[in-house]
This record gives sequence, C-alpha cells and structure tokens, in this order.
Amino acid sequence: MNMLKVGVLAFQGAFSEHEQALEKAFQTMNNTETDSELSLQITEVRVPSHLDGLDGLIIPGGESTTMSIFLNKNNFKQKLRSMIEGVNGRRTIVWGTCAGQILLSNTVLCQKTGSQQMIGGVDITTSRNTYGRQCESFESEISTHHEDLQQDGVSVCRGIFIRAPGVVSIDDSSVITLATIGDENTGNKRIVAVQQGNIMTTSFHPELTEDTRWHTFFLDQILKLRTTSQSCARSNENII
Ligand SMILES: NC(=O)CC[C@H](N)C(=O)O
Repeated sequence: MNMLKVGVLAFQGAFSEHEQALEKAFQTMNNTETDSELSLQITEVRVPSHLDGLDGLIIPGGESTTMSIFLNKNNFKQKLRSMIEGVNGRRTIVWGTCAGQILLSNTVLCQKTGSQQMIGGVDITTSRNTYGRQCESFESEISTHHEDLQQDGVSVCRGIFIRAPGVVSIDDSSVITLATIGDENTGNKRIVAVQQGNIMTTSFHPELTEDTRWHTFFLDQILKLRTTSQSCARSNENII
C-alpha cells in the first residue's frame, strides 16, 4: 500500500479544517489517480516525535505567537527545521497558511515585543497583520500563477484573509510567486502565495473555502518529490 503521511500542526488554530480539506482533496485526486493503492494518513502533530516519517506538514493559521511558544519547547523548532532541510536524504513538503507563513519566513516585520521565535526556511520578508485587524478581515479574488493551480482551466479562486500577513519582499530568486491579489495597473498588486523548494506559504486560508485546489497542489508536490527521490535512488543503485 502506497501511503501519503501528512501531519497538521495541532496546537491551536484551523487544523481540523485543514484535515477535512485534505480528505476531500485526496478523494477527488484518488478518483482520477491511476494508483488505486494510494492512501492518506493524517497525523495531528503535537509533540516532536509526531514529525517522524511525515511526507508533508501543514502549519495552519491561528496565532503565530502562541504557536511559537509551543515550538520553543522540547527542541520542537530544531526538529522541524531539520525536517525542512532534509533528514537522511528525505525531505518533507511543508505548507504554512497565514500564521504558518509568518513562522516559515526568514524575515518577519511588526513582531510582538520580545519577538516571536520563527522556524524560518523561506527567503521572504513577511509583515504581520498587513491587511489590518480582525474586524478588517476580507475575502478576495486571487489570481494563481501556476498551471497546477488551475481548476477546469480557471486560474482564479477566492481567498479568505483573517488578520493576514503580507509578503513585503521576495529575498531570493529561487522563490516562485504562486498567487497574487489586486491589479498591477492600479499599483495594488500583492503576492499572497509563494513556493521555494519544498516549502510553500499562503497568506490566506484555503481550508475555509470549498475549493480544494491548494490541498490538491500540496498533495501533488508530495507525490512529485517522492517520484524524484525514487528515480534518484534507482540511478544511485545503478552507479553502485
Ligand atoms: N489568521 C491568522 O493566522 C492570523 C495570524 C496572526 N496575524 C498572527 O500573527 O499570528
């Protein structure tokens, strides 16, 4: 049985919504997949040992300060960091939504006094609460810029922004813009989703809409990474 092992960080925030969206995305994917043996196992990650053996991890939206307090215990953050960088040649696809984006950014502006401890990993500068307070939360049309994020040929989707962080700058040329909001012509275009290597971030909450394209994209990234690692392992065997 070919199993996809996905963890969702479950200290607080929208973790159960992610789990439901993952199940739904997997069902739709599996109906079209040729590999009918594929299965999905979801783990709620609460202690560092829950990270062992994961193919993918979602860091949900919620409150980045609270999450960072938990991450600072029991070497959680260090373990997560080495998982992102790769353990024994095995890499994990990591996706941070909203507060998750804050935690995965290498530079964070507008942090609380005393400063939160970030995990880091993505070369972007993120500013907390860019779009305003809780009561200024909004829904917006999002333009996606990756063909795998199109659904039935449509590249536009909706996004829910709740005290959302903003991508202030992309700090390395290897960071890909996955989605934007606003209009370039009026000068208010903003980046709301990026990918760098095995990490992706979204400023909004795809798990709160019925649209599962972002969860499907995430699961696809895991499958692609697995295929690449398997073919690398096979070519290494040939060399020996
Ligand atoms: N919806 C969210 O995840 C909000 C994130 C929040 N602004 C924070 O700093 O953690």
